[in-house]
Amino acid sequence: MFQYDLVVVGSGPAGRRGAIQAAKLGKKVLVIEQGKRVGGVSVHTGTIPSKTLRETALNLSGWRERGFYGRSYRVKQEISAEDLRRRLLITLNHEVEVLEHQFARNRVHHMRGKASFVDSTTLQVIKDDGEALTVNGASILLAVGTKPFRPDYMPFDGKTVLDSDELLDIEELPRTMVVIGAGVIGIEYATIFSALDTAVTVIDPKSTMLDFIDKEIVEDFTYQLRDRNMKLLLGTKAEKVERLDSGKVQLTLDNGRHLVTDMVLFAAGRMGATDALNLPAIGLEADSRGRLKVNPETFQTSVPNVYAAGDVVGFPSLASTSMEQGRIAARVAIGAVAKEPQKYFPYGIYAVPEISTCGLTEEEMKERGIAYECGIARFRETSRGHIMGLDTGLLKLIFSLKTRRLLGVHIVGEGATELVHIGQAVLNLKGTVEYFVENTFNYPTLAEAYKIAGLDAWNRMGDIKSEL
Ligand SMILES: Cc1cc2nc3c(=O)[nH]c(=O)nc-3n(C[C@H](O)[C@H](O)[C@H](O)COP(=O)(O)OP(=O)(O)OC[C@H]3O[C@@H](n4cnc5c(N)ncnc54)[C@H](O)[C@@H]3O)c2cc1C
Ligand SMILES: NC(=O)c1ccc[n+]([C@@H]2O[C@H](COP(=O)([O-])OP(=O)(O)OC[C@H]3O[C@@H](n4cnc5c(N)ncnc54)[C@H](O)[C@@H]3O)[C@@H](O)[C@H]2O)c1
Repeated sequence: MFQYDLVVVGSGPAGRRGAIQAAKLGKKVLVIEQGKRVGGVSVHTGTIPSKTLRETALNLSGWRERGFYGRSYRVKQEISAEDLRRRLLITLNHEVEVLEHQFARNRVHHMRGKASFVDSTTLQVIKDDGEALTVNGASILLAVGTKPFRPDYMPFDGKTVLDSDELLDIEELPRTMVVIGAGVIGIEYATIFSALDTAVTVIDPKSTMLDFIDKEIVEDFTYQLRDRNMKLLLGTKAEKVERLDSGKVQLTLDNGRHLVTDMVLFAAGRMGATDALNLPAIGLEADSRGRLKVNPETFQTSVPNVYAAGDVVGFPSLASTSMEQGRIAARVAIGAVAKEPQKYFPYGIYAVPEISTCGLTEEEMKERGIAYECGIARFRETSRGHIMGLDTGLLKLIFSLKTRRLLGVHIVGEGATELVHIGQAVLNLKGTVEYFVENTFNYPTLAEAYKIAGLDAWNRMGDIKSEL
């Protein structure tokens, strides 16, 4: 039997960070991955493919230049599914190569196969050819991630009714598309396809969307989507989804309306990939969505030497936070000191346009009874915005009136997912509105919006020096 200090199941962001962290501290580490190549959902079907697809769509459609040249401007007139896939394969190959090299130079072993528990320190690994091996780990880190939620009532066929994994293999770009689920995945893909001129309708049983984002930002975002003719049918349920002889799909909604479309993307959440792990063998149980419960500081499950990190432990289910969780879990597992992650992490939604946020929303400020002031800047007020032809884009800062500290940064528009880190740094370093007022920003940049929003709030908050 193979013997290791740490055995990691899954090679996504949580697994790979955990494995490399333990190896850096001189431990013998094995990663077991059932997929053909290492990288997890993040590299093969989630983060990287969707963001590559977005970038390709924006480049080929000339989206970023339309502010100058009009809505009919295109870099490539006929964009095919093959155009989108070509760039995807190149990016994924690079990602996998980098990861394999990281494993090799850090002496992390990796084995291809499906892992399941024999007991709390022993895993059985079934390889593709059916061969079964057993491996032993003093500690085990479960970083198995999630898979798309695929209810029986949805007639998936991988061509016209698909989940977000299957969307990456489509042969033709649809002219019309219905997206079921206005969560992050649904909204990202809906807006990417809309940028490619697919007529998109989004439906969701909830009457609101992206509830964890500041309401003013969601309102601005929603206005932009409707302005380009996307249909948002919120508070609406698809009661029946059926394939028609014509090759199209018909949806019957709960209000009696029918929609006929070329393609349906079902993006209504994901399930923890725990079903194959034989958890009963170690007395562990997953919840109804396949997720595992852990101590949020140590990522330890109720079995002391078994840890879980990443999407399998639930919110926030991001590649970025999964990496941190994996690193912390591995440190605890091998007895190294581990600090809790920073309280405020950024959330980036790579829709078209991007949304990014860090800290408290205005709604949360009200709920907590914190007296506050907001500062707003629109990208069209910045010189960089003029140069880029932007007529949309909004940055909102929220400050405590008592401490003058920045407590929330919320952005919708070009570059939001990069820009947010300035606000995140100020927030986590406990900076105040004076940071934005007193510091000089590069000019012309979109980051100048921080200065404008800071001054906007400061003008209403009064000068601290005169109050002292
Ligand atoms: C469409 C989409 C877009 C996304 N976009 C973003 C984004 O822009 N930014 C962001 O931060 N996050 C994004 N995410 C979320 C991000 O992909 C996840 O948070 C991240 O992949 C979770 O990492 P993980 O380590 O938990 O596991 P995963 O990346 O889910 O990997 C788990 C791995 O474990 C393997 N595995 C499972 N069971 C076994 C077993 N029994 N034996 C062996 N191997 C096993 C699986 O094959 C898989 O490779 C997106 C997700 C999706 C689906
Ligand atoms: N940019 C990013 O960081 C990013 C991108 C994509 C995904 N992710 C992560 O992936 C996870 C999964 O995303 P998601 O969008 O699939 O899930 P989600 O849970 O965020 O959203 C699911 C949506 O589907 C709706 N829904 C639920 N059940 C339904 C049903 N039976 N029929 C119709 N609609 C239904 C819900 O009302 C909700 O709006 C998220 O937690 C997210 O953190 C992150």
